Amino acid sequence: MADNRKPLLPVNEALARLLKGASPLGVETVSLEQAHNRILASELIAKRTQPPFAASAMDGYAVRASDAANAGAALKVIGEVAAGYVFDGMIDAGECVRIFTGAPLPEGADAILIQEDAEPAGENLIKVSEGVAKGTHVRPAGLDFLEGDVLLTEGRLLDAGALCLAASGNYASLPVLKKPRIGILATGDELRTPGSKLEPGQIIASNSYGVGAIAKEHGADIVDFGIARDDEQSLKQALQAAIDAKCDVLITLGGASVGEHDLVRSVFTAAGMKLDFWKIAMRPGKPLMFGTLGNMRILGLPGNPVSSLVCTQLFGVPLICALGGRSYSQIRQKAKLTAPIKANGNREQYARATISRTPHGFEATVFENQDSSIISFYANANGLVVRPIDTPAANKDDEVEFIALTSID
Ligand SMILES: Nc1nc2c(c(=O)[nH]1)N[C@H]1C(S)=C(S)[C@@H](COP(=O)(O)OP(=O)(O)OC[C@H]3O[C@@H](n4cnc5c(N)ncnc54)[C@H](O)[C@@H]3O)O[C@H]1N2
Ligand code: MOO
Repeated sequence: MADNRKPLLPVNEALARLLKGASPLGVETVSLEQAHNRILASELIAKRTQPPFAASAMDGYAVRASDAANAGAALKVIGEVAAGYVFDGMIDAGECVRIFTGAPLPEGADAILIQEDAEPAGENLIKVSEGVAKGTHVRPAGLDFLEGDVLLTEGRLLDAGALCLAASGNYASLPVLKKPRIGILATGDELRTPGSKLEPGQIIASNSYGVGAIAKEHGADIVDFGIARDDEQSLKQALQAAIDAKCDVLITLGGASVGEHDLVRSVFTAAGMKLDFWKIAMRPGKPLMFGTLGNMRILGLPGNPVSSLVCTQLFGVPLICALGGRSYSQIRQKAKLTAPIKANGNREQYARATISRTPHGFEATVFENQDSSIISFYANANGLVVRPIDTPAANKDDEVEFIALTSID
């Protein structure tokens, strides 16, 4: 029998051991389209100036401000210029050029008279109805950025604004950090894939979908190794498949506890895994296991669905972020309890709760039943109330800390 009475590893120590040596996995170059939501691997320097020329910000007339300062002035229209073209000539005193948004300012012009402020005054003639000052509606060259400027810094998440800026800086492809490749392996003779007709004793394997979704949300690529049976051969085969697929991390689901059918740790250790830790002072998530096999990290999550999901949030996410070069910080906020809760014993507790925003701050309603098999409570929770080891019972209106799982209305 395994020894269940050994002191359990505190959550923060387990996390520190898991993250030791976890750093970005390397760089690859991808097209702008593929770069969305990736992490920029190096500083991006503008290859051009934007706008590259002084340009009109409006549709109207390019004028010399000294000619068009006052209403009533008449100007001769000597030509036209649209975006994509250059006016081949020079504006002299008393002249103007019909111009459209984005077109380069003709030589001699120093302001734009918008067409709403000009009236026709005969053939090729306009009259100023509202005077303009020098520089009006002119975008100077380099208003946005100059060639050689730092457009984006290393480590930047390539979101919509960053991609648009990189494109404008004349980059068709970008150096990005490699995505961590996360293998997911469900284990258990009782498990069948969603959509299956179940025989007595069988259940649906659900955890891979939740764990995979969280991992993907944090920039991982997922390789699903399906379901291994609770036997040595099946587990060894799956482990080899994860090694062959060059997974950076293999996440196993289930088979982590102390029963005779919980074989993940023993089979993987026999196959060469170096066990770092097993069993932590956390509820849910006690049988969490971590080890390494060559370059591959192995995170063994407990099979209870909520344990799998909470452990992925608490351990999987920081690991994936460290390997993918993404910033990660666990934000804890305070809320008042809407009802009393029990003492939580010798494990740090991550209790599923609904958090709501009130004019006086956040309120937390902790689900009364914290059984780690209840997926529906996790799915309907938007926060985890964190309770340190041996926290006594708490009353309504007592303050607790929580981690948000989704945005809170
Ligand atoms: N004598 C003891 N028994 C247990 C202990 C203990 O300390 N002493 N720890 C309990 C705790 S805490 C947890 S958590 C569970 C975790 O056990 P395992 O990781 O070995 O998980 P399994 O036994 O394989 O599965 C538990 C439960 O979850 C279901 N399951 C498993 N995988 C999936 C999946 N992919 N999708 C959906 N559901 C899954 C499985 O059928 C079981 O019902 O151990 C306690 N026992
Ligand atoms: O610690 Mo287990 O993960 O509660 O159910």
